[in-house]
Amino acid sequence: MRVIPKSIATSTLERQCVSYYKTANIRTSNGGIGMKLTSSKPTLDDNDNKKHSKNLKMARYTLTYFDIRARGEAIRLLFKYAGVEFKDVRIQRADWPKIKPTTPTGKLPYLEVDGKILPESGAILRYLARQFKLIGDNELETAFADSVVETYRDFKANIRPYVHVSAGLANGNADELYKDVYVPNRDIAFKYLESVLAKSESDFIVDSGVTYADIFIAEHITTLLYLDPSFEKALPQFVDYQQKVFALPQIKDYVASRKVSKV
Ligand SMILES: N[C@@H](CCC(=O)N[C@@H](CS)C(=O)NCC(=O)O)C(=O)O
Repeated sequence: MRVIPKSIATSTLERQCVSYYKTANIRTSNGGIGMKLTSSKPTLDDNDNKKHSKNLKMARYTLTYFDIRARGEAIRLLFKYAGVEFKDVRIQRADWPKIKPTTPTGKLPYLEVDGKILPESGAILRYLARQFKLIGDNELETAFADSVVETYRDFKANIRPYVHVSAGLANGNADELYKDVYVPNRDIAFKYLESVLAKSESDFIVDSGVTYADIFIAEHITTLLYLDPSFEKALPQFVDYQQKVFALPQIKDYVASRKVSKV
């Protein structure tokens, strides 16, 4: 019998991402946050654009999320990759019922920038990816990175029944869900990713090099490595891929020293 990994939701904090609190949604009371961005297209590795980089570094971003990786960590990684400072507000579970009604959608994460509040992790990711030039070299590459991320999001949604049962949030047979739901979806998703990487001229999803899609997927592979005892054996090339992304000098140290969170 397959041994279920020690529950992936070892703490109630880690459960927050897959549970839905019943508190009613009420409009935000959050205020503005400071400096205006002067450019939507900073180049962080180009001397001619040091000015933009400086402005971005000075812009005050606040990311509000729970004290877990889940939907927040790829966003944190984009900031780290770009070397752009941000306030990393981590809500503790005990405080959430009180805070929830003050948030725009009753959900986390949301990003505050330039006095505006931007909910939705996907929109935040794409916004920052555009800001930090992590969207490939042309519009087709951008669309392709988006496309791969959407496919990956579907995979995440498809395996949710297994994740919920495995995390003790729903009743069900974890072994059956693993076999009948998780593994088939994993294999379809990663077969597709394998073909994408095989066709790429770089080690990453698009030909021109790393994009936010790589960071998003490498980040989630961390969760799969906790969730799926056979991942490493079944898909060693994706452990290598994750390591390649995590070895990027901009994020290497952060990944090595960040707080452990199973989801
Ligand atoms: N579509 C939203 C979903 C946000 C979401 O479901 N957030 C979860 C945490 S991962 C949450 O806020 N749960 C607490 C609650 O629903 O009260 C996004 O991607 O940002």
